[in-house]
Amino acid sequence: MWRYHRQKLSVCLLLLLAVLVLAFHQGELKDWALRDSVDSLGEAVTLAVCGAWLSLIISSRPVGRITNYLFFGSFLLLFSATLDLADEVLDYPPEQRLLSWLESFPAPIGMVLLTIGLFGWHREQQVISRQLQGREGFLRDHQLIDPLTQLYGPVYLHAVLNREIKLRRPGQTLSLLLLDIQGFAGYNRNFGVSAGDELLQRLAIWFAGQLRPQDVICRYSGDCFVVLLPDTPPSSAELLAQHLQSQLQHICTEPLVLQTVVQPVQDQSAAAALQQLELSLLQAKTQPSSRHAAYSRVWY
Ligand SMILES: Nc1nc2c(ncn2[C@@H]2O[C@H](COP(=O)(O)OP(=O)(O)OP(=O)(O)O)[C@@H](O)[C@H]2O)c(=O)[nH]1
Repeated sequence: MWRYHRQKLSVCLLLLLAVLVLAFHQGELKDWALRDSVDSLGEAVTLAVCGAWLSLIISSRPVGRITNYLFFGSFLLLFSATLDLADEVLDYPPEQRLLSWLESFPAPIGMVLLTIGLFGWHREQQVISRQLQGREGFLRDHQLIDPLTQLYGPVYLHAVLNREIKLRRPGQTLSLLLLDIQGFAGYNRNFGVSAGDELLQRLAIWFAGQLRPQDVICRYSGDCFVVLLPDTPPSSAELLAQHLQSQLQHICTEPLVLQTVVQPVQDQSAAAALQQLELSLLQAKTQPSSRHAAYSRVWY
């Protein structure tokens, strides 16, 4: 963000520097005995806080009207605080009124600008959260989000997979990785359904955290998750599957069996690709040595 504010920041800092040069030119250094160290400390802290506000605004705000209010508001406070601090070490001649005006006036103007900016920021946040709520409501209404794990569900997977297949460029790879917890029915029986729910939530968070931003993970059915991996050949998807299996023991204390199936997506519909994936899972479970299970692993 800094580069967007570079120009006005440079002008403001030059202005501040020019006023400081004028202050040192007009004023005389006070005797140490006349300096109030507590006042100086208070003013130095105020200056540091104004500087921190300004740098936070610059680093977090996009360019725009509200940002300008915040920027100039905090800069004027910083301007006054700098001259306030200079005032602690310099004595100005009594006829020199300009410097005391430059010290006094910018602060209240800065406060007003900052208040207008903060009000605008508040309104902006309200609009953003209304939009986010609307988007979340849309996703929920269309049952795209699984309420237990907060991951996308199978309807969304179908839609996004179809889109990926359509938009795929020649030679671009796309893989699906299926993660199925084995013996989950037994886990529910032994520890209770709410412990099963909690395990699914924990796994969903962990799986999602292991993926790249462009990957899409969905809860496909009860204890089965599917990950869509764009630009990923099956060999890399298999490495990810192995990584998840090897790390799972650090996440869950329960001895879990994780069945994984990796499948490259060819020029086919999403429904056909997912049907094939389900078939591969079935075959991996029933005939672990079959060709369809070539990319599947069982971890205990
Ligand atoms: N706690 C909990 N259990 C669920 C949920 N959804 C489905 N299940 C249970 O998950 C189990 C899934 O069935 P299966 O895939 O046959 O279970 P499994 O024992 O892992 O079978 P394999 O995968 O063949 O080893 C069923 O017992 C469901 O009742 C849920 O949201 N929460």
